[in-house]
Amino acid sequence: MSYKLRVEALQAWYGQHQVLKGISMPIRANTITAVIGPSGCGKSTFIRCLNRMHEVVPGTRVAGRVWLDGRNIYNGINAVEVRRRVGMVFQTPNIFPAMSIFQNVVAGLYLNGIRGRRQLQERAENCLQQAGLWEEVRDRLHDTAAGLSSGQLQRLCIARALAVEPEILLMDEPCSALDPIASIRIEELMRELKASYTIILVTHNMQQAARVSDYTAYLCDGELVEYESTPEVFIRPKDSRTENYITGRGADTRPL
Ligand SMILES: Nc1ncnc2c1ncn2[C@@H]1O[C@H](COP(=O)(O)OP(=O)(O)OP(=O)(O)O)[C@@H](O)[C@H]1O
Repeated sequence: MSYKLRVEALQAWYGQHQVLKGISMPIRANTITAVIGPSGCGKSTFIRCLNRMHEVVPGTRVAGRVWLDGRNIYNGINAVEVRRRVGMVFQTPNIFPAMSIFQNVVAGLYLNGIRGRRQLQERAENCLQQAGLWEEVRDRLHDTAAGLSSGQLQRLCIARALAVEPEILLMDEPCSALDPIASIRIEELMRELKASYTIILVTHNMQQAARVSDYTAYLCDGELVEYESTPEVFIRPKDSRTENYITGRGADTRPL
């Protein structure tokens, strides 16, 4: 199995505050990697460094290398290309409420200059199908997205992320605003999507990490403590800090 991303000695700062302290991890193509760890340990910062979103915050700095298919995203690829290839889905569905469902899905394509009605329609249908939302919205594509449930909105955000044809999807606690049924639907979707995409999932939900991911990385205070296949991490953690965290003896294991 090939590596899609190789993170090498990654460090990140907000001003003088060093948040990531030298993380190295290779990430295999077509897998789901869960990133877990106590609140504030740097999970979101870590994934934001994988598509150069960290640098949009003023005063931040990154050092190290992130190889995407063998090219360092911090040297020689422009940030716009990186963000197209490495898409992101956030904790709270960030739709454009005044725009229609269709317009939300194709917003990124439109910004990239794609205007052909037929092409946009085909891409919207395809992405809504991949995101498991097509059947629920096909008759109201031109209604505003504001009428959708929170689970549907999150699937709409996934459809929008897929529309620009990324290779990697970064998902930052995508289910934390959803009820259990909507969360399970997103987990099923992740399993389907990994056939075509490489997924990196930040989650506080240990059961979710155990259910859905192939590999789990445990971060603590900006360091990578453990990174193994998910069954290894959950059944035989090597480091006592990992064990304490996943068994709930850590300082911050949030309930389901
Ligand atoms: N925009 C910012 N400016 C300054 N410091 C920040 C900023 N965003 C995050 N930090 C700090 O960086 C550290 C890591 O934050 P980050 O959000 O990456 O952690 P996290 O593990 O994702 O946390 P959580 O689980 O609570 O979402 C924290 O100390 C946080 O306060």
